[in-house]
Amino acid sequence: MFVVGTAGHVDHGKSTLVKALTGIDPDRWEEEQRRQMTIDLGFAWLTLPGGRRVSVVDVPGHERFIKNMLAGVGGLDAALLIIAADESLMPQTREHLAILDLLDVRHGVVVLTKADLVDAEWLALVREEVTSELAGTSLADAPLVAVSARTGAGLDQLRQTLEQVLQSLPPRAKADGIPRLPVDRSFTIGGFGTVVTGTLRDGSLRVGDEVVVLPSGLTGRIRGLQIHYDKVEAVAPGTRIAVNLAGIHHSEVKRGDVLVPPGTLQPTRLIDLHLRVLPDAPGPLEQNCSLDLFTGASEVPCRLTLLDTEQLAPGSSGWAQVRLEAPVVVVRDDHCILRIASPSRTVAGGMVVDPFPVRHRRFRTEVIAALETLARGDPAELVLQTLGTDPPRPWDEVARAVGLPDEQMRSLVSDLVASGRVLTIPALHIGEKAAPFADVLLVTPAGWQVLATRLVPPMRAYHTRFPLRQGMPREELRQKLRLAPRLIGGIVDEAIRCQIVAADETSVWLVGHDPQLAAHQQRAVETTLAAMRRTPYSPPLPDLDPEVLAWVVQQQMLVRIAPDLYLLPETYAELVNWVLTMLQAEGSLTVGQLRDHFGSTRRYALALLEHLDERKLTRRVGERRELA
Ligand SMILES: Nc1nc2c(ncn2[C@@H]2O[C@H](COP(=O)(O)OP(=O)(O)OP(=O)(O)O)[C@@H](O)[C@H]2O)c(=O)[nH]1
Repeated sequence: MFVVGTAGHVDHGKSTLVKALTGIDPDRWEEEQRRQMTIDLGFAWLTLPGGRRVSVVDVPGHERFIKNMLAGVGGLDAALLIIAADESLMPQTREHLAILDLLDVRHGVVVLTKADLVDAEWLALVREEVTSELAGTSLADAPLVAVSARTGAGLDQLRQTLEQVLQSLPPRAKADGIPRLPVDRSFTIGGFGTVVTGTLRDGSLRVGDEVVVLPSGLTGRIRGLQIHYDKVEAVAPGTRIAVNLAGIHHSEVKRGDVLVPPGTLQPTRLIDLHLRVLPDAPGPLEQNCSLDLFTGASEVPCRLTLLDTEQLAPGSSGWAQVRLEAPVVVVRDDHCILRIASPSRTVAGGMVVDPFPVRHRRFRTEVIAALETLARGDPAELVLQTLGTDPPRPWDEVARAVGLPDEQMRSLVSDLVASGRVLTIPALHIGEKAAPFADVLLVTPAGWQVLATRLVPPMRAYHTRFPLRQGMPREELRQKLRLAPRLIGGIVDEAIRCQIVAADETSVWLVGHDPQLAAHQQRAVETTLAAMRRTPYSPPLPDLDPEVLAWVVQQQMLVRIAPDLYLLPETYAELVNWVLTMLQAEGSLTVGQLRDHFGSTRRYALALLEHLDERKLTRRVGERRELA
């Protein structure tokens, strides 16, 4: 199945030719038929002599309806550039040709219509003029055929020529990609509900598939599929289709929306483009100028950030970032058209290089270098480029940024991992259910090095500030590194594997960090412990700096039984042992008995028993303790 679109100046005979070729009047609306003028897109189809089936999109030629024309020329395999022989090239012939060139439509036939109105000499002149106009455009090699829709002359030759052109088309790219349907019409048919039409790009759809309408995010299901009024179960990319949708009202989906399977493409408001300004643009494109961007079947106002120049002169090209007023759905290598509103003119075309860029600073050589690599487009390079030296990024986010389908991404990443150019790190799920593969983070060795280097200074600073603490709390480290919660676990694990850090459940420390007391602290500890040994059952409160005290407890040189009460470990063991033995023998025990037996104080005896209650070794029954 092929999709061919018409192009050409108003009244040059596009609709008449489509009707002559297909037997279908593409001017559907009463107003179009009355005024003999195409206002909106028309659709027809034919089978060529060799059996090829072709959908035809007929576009309006009048300058006022150029927006409708642009909604119809996405995803064309070939164009029929239609030029009335009696008038030859006219303004919209040139504009449509420029648009086809900017969209990189490289295949087509130039049809000189109304040949019955001119003589052979005139026709030869027109041929010459048209050929020279085509030179240097994407249609420079397109064959020319003269026809008359009125007499039928030349129509057979046109069919044959079209057949030859379609025969020579290269295989369609990205047939295994993510399917998307830019919607060019949405209406309702009694008894069926919502129907949308468009040219399917990149992948396939089946009856029963779930779909999401972007940018709104509404979901529905494909109830039926049709190609030229024939019901089908599945459709291949590059086909004009009508989709009957369940679960979505026709007012909820409009021209410019895009249908995709759930969890695949996302809308974007920021795009990196390689721009080409038309040689006959009325002036240069200035930094931050306002334009209208057309892509798929959508039209959105935008502003342009020129990344490597102050202005782009007519005929020149360069890098730009567009900020869109509303989200669009694009993938890498998509083409778009840029127009100025007044005077209403097509001024430039762009190719999408990065559909999910960060905001760039202007005049950065590294930004331009990255865009150039992206434009060259080797998928492995793309993944590496996208990862750059960033901290680990979730798999699905990278897949989306490079626009590769899961399957391809999976094999690509396993190659990159095998050759050591990418590291994978498992992520921790926090909150919502993760998308497929989202549990794996990707990072380049260089990106890992950057992160590992960033990991060290905050930890070193922490060790300097708290030399006696074993490690830095994980959460504090995460915040210092500004990492998402789900990243920290995998990153610490990888850092442990690389022997940069060691960690327990709550804290992380640099390998080699060994908390040791300074000499004066050591002396203070010895003095304190000696004093406590003198009255071990009611020892004085340790007179130590809180950090030193925490270290002493961590080293198990003291046991903390209440927020400010401590016992020597041997005393603690003796007391616990006595309590448990007593309870086994006697069944119960009071605070007073414990105090009196050891000549302790009520404060210590009570604290110890409460501590044992907390450890679930004892329990309190009235004024007595029993075994828990
Ligand atoms: N003599 C002659 N007249 C033609 C021929 N083809 C089209 N016409 C006439 O030219 C006029 C315009 O034709 P259309 O097919 O409506 O032109 P169009 O390019 O589709 O116009 P828009 O879609 O509005 O841009 C009509 O009156 C046709 O009858 C032809 O081969 N010979």
